[in-house]
Amino acid sequence: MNPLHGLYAITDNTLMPDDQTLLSYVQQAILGGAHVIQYRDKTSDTEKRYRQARLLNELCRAHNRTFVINDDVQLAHQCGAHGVHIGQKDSAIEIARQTLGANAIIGVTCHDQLSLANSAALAGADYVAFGAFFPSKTKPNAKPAPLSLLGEAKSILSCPIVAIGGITVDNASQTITAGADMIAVVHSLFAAESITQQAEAFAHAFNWNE
Ligand SMILES: Cc1ncc(COP(=O)(O)OP(=O)(O)O)c(N)n1
Ligand SMILES: Cc1ncsc1CCOP(=O)(O)O
Ligand SMILES: [Mg+2]
Repeated sequence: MNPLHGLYAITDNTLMPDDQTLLSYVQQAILGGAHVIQYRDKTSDTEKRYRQARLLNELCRAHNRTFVINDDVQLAHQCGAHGVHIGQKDSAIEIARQTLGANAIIGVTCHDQLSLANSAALAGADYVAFGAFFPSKTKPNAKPAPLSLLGEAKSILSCPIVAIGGITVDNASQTITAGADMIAVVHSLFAAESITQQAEAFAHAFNWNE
């Protein structure tokens, strides 16, 4: 499985409303260089969510890509995903770890709070996510976070750091230079005319920074 670094693609049930679109778009993102895929579905259709999570898990494993489920620890366990991403209002890390095991990948949302990231890391999180760093089309009400937070987090945390929120090909390098190990993207990737080329452009942002 690839390391927790680079482009982190998050699916969207509005941009990808059916199985065929979801699988096609995620495959294009993987072919363009996305390293981590997160299934984020905010509908209540449990049958669809289970079906799609299973399909994405198969696709990601076929391409040796890391696959995590947003919010739902039980779904992550049932579909065989590598792990889960949990927010401050989702399951506790301890429950996720107990359910998914020592080798699972557990990521935690930390908004603009370094203290949340410190607590998450101490509780065994495999990565922490900060944001929103720019205005988000997907979550317009997300609380803004300053880019300086990434450098502060880098100086005290040993786990990978994810930046999220309104990240585009044009502003991605600001988050990487500031300290992000991964950039998590929804709209500017999956609403692009060529998802593969857009993913490649994000991947180049990491090369330019090295
Ligand atoms: C990588 C990553 N970072 C942050 C989030 C946001 O999670 P959360 O705060 O739980 O909000 P929802 O995504 O559940 O609306 C994320 N999903 N992924
Ligand atoms: C889930 C989430 N959490 C903070 S911003 C955001 C949405 C990111 O989507 P986009 O890349 O379209 O801004
Ligand atoms: Mg959540």
